[in-house]
Amino acid sequence: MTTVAATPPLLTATGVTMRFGGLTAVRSCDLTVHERQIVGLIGPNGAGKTTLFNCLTGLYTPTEGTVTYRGTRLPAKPHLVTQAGIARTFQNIRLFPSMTVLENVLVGRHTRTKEGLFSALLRGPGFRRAETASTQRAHELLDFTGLHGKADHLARNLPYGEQRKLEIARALASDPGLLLLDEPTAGMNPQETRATERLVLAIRDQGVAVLVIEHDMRFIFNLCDHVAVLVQGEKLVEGDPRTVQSDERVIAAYLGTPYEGAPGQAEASEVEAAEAEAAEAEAAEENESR
Ligand SMILES: Nc1ncnc2c1ncn2[C@@H]1O[C@H](COP(=O)(O)OP(=O)(O)OP(=O)(O)O)[C@@H](O)[C@H]1O
Repeated sequence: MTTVAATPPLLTATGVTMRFGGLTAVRSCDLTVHERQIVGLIGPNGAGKTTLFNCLTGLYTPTEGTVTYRGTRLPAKPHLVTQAGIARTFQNIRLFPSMTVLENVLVGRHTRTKEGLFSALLRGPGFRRAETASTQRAHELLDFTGLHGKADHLARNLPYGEQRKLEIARALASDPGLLLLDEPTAGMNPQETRATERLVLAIRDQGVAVLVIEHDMRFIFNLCDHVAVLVQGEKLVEGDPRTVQSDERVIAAYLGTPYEGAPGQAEASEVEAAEAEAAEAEAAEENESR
């Protein structure tokens, strides 16, 4: 495990808030991922995890707050965020189903190739050199993710677990310093999940930090150096897996038992008090009319 303070911060989110009309999906969230760390982001359904990912990767412009990567503020433009060094996968697989496995990885490579459209059209020597290097790197990534021998298969013909691997290979093709994985083991069987754990560790061993949303707690607590818990858009707790695992607020959030100071609890108490007052008033009215 990597201790939090041991490596410099890579990604820093400060006071990130995301509102959709009257709904605050993420509220004043601070999050830091350090170099070579594996950080888990957990929380019940609808807690705001994917919304926060979308704020970190430029898909959404946060209503408030900032996101920096290696000390530079990130623009809210996904392709510029990828260029800066952050890659991601999505909760629902987003491959190009009619393209081959190799072509899918090459698409992920384009942010790292400097040859412009003109050079590509002319297919000059610069373009051919870049193309050869990209193809070589794509094959390396297929080997690395366990898709050796699948380069010419159509993406849609891969079994589900391999499609997930391909998404990761494509994300790695942009040579990121930080990889964001949104529920990488969703729908996987236990063997595939264990293989994904090994892959995430191997990715970190290559020097890439990982921020992962996952509902599989065994995956999170086996793998992560640091875990942050979101509940109703707010960061409830963060720390090392052992601390988070035994925190009564986290247990309550998952089991649905309210605890002192829980997000939304003040509002719930107000509603309860108003309901009690209304019931009392109704009873008093009934007594008077008798
Ligand atoms: N584009 C949007 N417009 C309006 N509301 C949204 C939008 N995206 C998310 N929400 C709402 O924001 C809240 C947080 O959703 P989000 O998908 O971020 O949660 P999550 O923690 O990723 O949930 P899950 O674990 O189920 O994927 C939910 O109430 C959701 O309905």
